[in-house]
Amino acid sequence: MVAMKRPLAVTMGEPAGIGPELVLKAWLERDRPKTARPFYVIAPPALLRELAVTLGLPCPIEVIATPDQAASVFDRALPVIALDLGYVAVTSGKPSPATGRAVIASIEMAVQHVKAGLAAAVVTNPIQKSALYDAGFKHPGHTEFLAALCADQGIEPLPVMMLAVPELKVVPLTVHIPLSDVAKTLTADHVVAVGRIVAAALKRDFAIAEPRLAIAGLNPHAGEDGRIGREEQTILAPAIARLQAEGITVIGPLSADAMFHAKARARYDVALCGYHDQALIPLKTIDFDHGVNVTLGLPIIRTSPDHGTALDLAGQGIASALSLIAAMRMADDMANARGF
Ligand SMILES: NC(=O)C1=CN([C@@H]2O[C@H](COP(=O)(O)OP(=O)(O)OC[C@H]3O[C@@H](n4cnc5c(N)ncnc54)[C@H](O)[C@@H]3O)[C@@H](O)[C@H]2O)C=CC1
Ligand SMILES: NCC(=O)COP(=O)(O)O
Repeated sequence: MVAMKRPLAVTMGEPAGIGPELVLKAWLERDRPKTARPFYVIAPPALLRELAVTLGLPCPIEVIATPDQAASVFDRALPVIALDLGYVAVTSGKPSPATGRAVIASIEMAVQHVKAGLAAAVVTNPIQKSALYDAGFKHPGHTEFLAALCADQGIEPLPVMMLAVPELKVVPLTVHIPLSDVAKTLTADHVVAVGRIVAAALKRDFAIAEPRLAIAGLNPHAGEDGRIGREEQTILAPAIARLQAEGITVIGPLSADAMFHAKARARYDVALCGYHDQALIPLKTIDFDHGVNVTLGLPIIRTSPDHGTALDLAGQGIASALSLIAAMRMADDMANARGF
């Protein structure tokens, strides 16, 4: 007997954003070659039903009680695990802290399902971070929240954000902090810890036997021998030496402005960058539509589209589901690599 693959647990994300629409569209694409394994959404069913009608998307919704029911429903309807939290009216494009509790509960339940072996991976829809902060959410984003949910005996794993398109993988070494805090936040210990996690994950989940890491300089011209900033000499070069001493292939610090064109990218498998935009600008410029955000370093698999809530497009039916579908495919590949 062939064992049934575990489904993907998809979170609702910001209900006033494009996430719910993208899930409906991803389900409608389910028969395309290599569309991901069955998935279910954790959301108020009425939100999805009403949106499908408003947008004219022929996506029936069927409520399931447990993740194992997703596979038998998936061919005929989008399986939904209902959030029993009282449903607040949603206006597309207008997020409200009033829905924050449900948004958070959807993420918590998805993680519980994966930890319990009921689902293969968490695929998150974008959250409106400002609305969640107004609702009391204490984490910068999913990445850190998921690490907290995966804490074992009070110890949180170090979560590492990686964004991937077929042509490039990038890791921001600092994430949601002001640019003015970057240099004082970056340490050699952190770069080494992230480098280890990235190298291990590329081997385990991405079938790269000997991952090649490249580390971007923080300053123009990688510091110009210390004349335009010293972080390359005091933080990055020592971290590179330590990683190399552990047998990890690393080059750098490279001049960041010259490391993302096609010929330069051929020298490495992943670029570790000093700050959020140094990493994400090249990636989203090369391929905005297929970017996947994957959290490394957790005991669970989590992927997400690379974009946000796109409030300017919400409720119009014109948002692209390609990035969410790419996130589902990556979660499927990673789960296959881990044998579930
Ligand atoms: N993983 C997550 O939960 C993420 C959440 N966000 C959140 O999203 C909110 C908005 O962030 P922004 O910086 O404005 O980024 P955004 O990605 O929501 O929008 C940037 C631009 O890209 C367009 N766009 C985004 N997704 C698209 C799609 N699927 N199809 C077509 N066009 C698309 C938007 O219309 C907009 O013009 C913020 O609260 C941010 O924190 C942002 C990134 C990831
Ligand atoms: N720009 C990437 C981003 O904001 C992703 O954040 P997260 O919610 O996945 O931690």
